[in-house]
Amino acid sequence: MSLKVVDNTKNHEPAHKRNPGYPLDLDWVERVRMNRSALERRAGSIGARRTVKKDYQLAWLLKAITMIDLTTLNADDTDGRVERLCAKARNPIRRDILDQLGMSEHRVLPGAVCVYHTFVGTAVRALDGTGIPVAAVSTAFPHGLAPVETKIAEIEASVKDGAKEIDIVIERGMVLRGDWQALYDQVKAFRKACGDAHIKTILGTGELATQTNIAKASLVCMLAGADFIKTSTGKEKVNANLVTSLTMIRMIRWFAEETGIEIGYKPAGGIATAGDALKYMALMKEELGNQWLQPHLFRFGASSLLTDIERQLEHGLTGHYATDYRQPMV
Ligand SMILES: O=C[C@H](O)COP(=O)(O)O
Repeated sequence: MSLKVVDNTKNHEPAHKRNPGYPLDLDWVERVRMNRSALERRAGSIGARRTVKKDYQLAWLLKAITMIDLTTLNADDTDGRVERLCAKARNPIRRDILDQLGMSEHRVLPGAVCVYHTFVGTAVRALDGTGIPVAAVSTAFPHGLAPVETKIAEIEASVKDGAKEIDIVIERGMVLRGDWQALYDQVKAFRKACGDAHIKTILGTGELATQTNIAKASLVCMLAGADFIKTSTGKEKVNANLVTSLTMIRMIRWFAEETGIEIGYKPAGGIATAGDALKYMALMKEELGNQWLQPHLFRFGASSLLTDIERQLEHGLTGHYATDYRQPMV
């Protein structure tokens, strides 16, 4: 079995044209409409029609690992927990499993480690030499409600501490009011504060009321310079799902058709099983093509997905599951 495609030690910084940002085109925003029942029908067909079998499934699961933002975002996080998460990021798969997959020569690494600002420095030190970027959630995560100056200062502090990716949250109220100018201005200011660090814009989709709102917010964030659009903080009542994902990735496709710029997609919150991961990957492949199944264009925001993937890899190889203690997370 050839699983070379998943070696991501060299592709954290692929040649990829970054979104330069565009003027706010309110006519375009007004033209955006989504039909929820059509989206639901299409989402229902993902995974039902297609399953990835055997060796391919193992390859896809390894590939999924390279696209995980390995996350801890708990109020009781500590330096110790972040260090353990980073140790897991250095070796996401047990050596014996990698050996059996014939992957001993390849280092399979996650897309990033994602933490609160407080732990950026700890994570940067713990990941030193790996090339794994640290992502910081920012701008008054998870609600996004703080003075804009405070939010910009937070981004600047995380960048100064070494974060290479900043996951900002938008103010949901701006979307609910249809105040696209305010949303655009704020995201544009956040992008400027990020500098070379990549910006992921979290929409909080479970709080945006309609698929059309989600689609319009996606577009405004992309026009303002987002490198990624991300569904959720993981703290809303409704987090990532396939219907919302369809809405957002169709806006990514439309944006790419109009501008030639490829924006990344990050579903987050509640994605916990290997089966979930395969469905999202099938969706990306079918809607946007294989080139989007790379860490610079697709990430899972997930705290427990890796544990299940490791279990399923072992099951795929041996026919049985490991006991929990063999795959500790943090
Ligand atoms: O951005 C990442 C999410 O907060 C992770 O959510 P999760 O703990 O449900 O996987």
